[in-house]
Amino acid sequence: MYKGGFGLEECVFSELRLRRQHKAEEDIDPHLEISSGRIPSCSIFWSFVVILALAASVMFFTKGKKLNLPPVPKGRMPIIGHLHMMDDNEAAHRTFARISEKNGPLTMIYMGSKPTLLVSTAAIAEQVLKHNDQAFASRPFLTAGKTLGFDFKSIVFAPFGNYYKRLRRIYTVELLSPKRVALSQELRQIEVKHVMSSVLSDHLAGGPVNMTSKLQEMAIDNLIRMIFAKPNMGDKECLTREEMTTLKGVVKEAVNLARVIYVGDFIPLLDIYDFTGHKAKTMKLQAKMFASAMALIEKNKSNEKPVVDKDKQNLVDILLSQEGDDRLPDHALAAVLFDFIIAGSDTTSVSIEWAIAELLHYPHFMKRAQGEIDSVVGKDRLVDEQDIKNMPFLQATLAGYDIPAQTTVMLNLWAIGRDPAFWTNPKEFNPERFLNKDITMFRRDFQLIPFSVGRRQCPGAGLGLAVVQLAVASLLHGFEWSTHNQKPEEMDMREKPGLVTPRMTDLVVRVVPRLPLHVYHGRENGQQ
Ligand code: HEM
Repeated sequence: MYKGGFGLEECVFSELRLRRQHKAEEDIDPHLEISSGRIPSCSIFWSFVVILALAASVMFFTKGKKLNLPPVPKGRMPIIGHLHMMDDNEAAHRTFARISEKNGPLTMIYMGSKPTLLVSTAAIAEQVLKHNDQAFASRPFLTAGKTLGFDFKSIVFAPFGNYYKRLRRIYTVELLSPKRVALSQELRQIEVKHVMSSVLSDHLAGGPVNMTSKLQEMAIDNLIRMIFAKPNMGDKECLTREEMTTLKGVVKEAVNLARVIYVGDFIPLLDIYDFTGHKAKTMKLQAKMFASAMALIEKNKSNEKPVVDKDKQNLVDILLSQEGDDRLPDHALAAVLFDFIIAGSDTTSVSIEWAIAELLHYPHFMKRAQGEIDSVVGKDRLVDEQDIKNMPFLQATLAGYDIPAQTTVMLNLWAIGRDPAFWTNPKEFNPERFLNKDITMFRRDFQLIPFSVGRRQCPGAGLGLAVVQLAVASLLHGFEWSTHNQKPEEMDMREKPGLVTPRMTDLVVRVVPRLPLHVYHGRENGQQ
């Protein structure tokens, strides 16, 4: 329980109750939310904002003053609130952690005029999520939700209510259930094998290996395979080269646009003019996303006979076989398709990348993990998913890597996972801290919540973890790793601002194969 000068109920939730009088769709409060931490980055824009801020300062009044609010950091400005404290060159979770260190574990900042809670310790996260999850289960009504989120049909942007609950059920029961994750094991193994062959080729060609781009490709290809692959396709491509290029191009554009904060969301006056053209761009892209999703869904429908064996259905088959209220309209189908790829790809690849980078940075942990993998797998075959349960150190390593704090939430998962109340030397990479500890990432252990907790927690956690574990174990098993043109201790371990806290610089490495060469080519279609 937070022991500040105010009770949590009396402060945050009195604000919440007050604002909930303005009922929005399905009882959602669009004003007070766990909201985006992305930062605008346009100096012309900023000049404009500052002028506006000065001009409007006369009209400025602090609504919150009468309320018993959590600490509000000094420096709140008219119109822009605390937005000026954000730094384009610093990952948002670091800025928020600094603000919280100064002002307390529960701090209220203003993103423009919008009050936003910064939560930075496990105890407060527990308070907020365990007892008030429903109140906080909605998302901000951002322009991105209207455009890139197909008018809030996307699960990521959908307000909490009946539609959201239906969609969430489809995700957890059909698309990402433990059974579906197990059924897709063969597809993951195909993609992991592809990435290993590609790493090997770069090594044989004498060059360093850019792991950042290879892992991005692997993560996205795995999801595309889950969505579109037909039974008995083996490791053949499930889309033509042209379809693949169009789809990946649209995904890339969507991720780039989603990364930009649209200031009109925080300063309504600016929404009218859209002078950066951002809103128009996202609307145009939505049309492209829809057309590309519909073309692929139509092709899936027209392919051969419908797949009736549920265990062999791809995700499009599953979506199209839903009946009654669960049969989603076209825009919702397109939204699911893009959500799946966008929410599931960079989160996964960045996690793998950080894990490998941390192990390169701390070579003794790399040796220990490789020793464990060798003792379970030997050197005559590749890692299999079933092996992972026998690798406690590897699992501890993946609990301890620099978890990508989803910077779109103000629940600062990065800071919570480093709460000094729970962890000794919390900022140090040390997998040993997780060994023999009864802490999981899936129960409500608030000390470690990389997938968040509560109603909006990640529905893809099982799949994400399966891909991360298989890929990291396979890559560590398959290669000796070394840094390229620098010592391990000189590696750039900075994060860059972004949706999933990517590394500041690409992970470029040198590798040497550790297994006989025939082993790398020995598995076809996921079989030994
Ligand atoms: C290691 C990989 C991953 C990490 C660290 C991760 C983390 C997260 C986090 C922190 C959230 C936000 C929860 C919140 O707002 O409270 C989230 C949401 C989400 N994730 Fe993941 N995720 C990963 C992989 C995946 C995968 C593979 C998929 C699906 C293919 C996926 C689909 C989603 C979706 C759809 C949401 C939005 C849920 C909602 O709003 O109800 N994620 N993820």
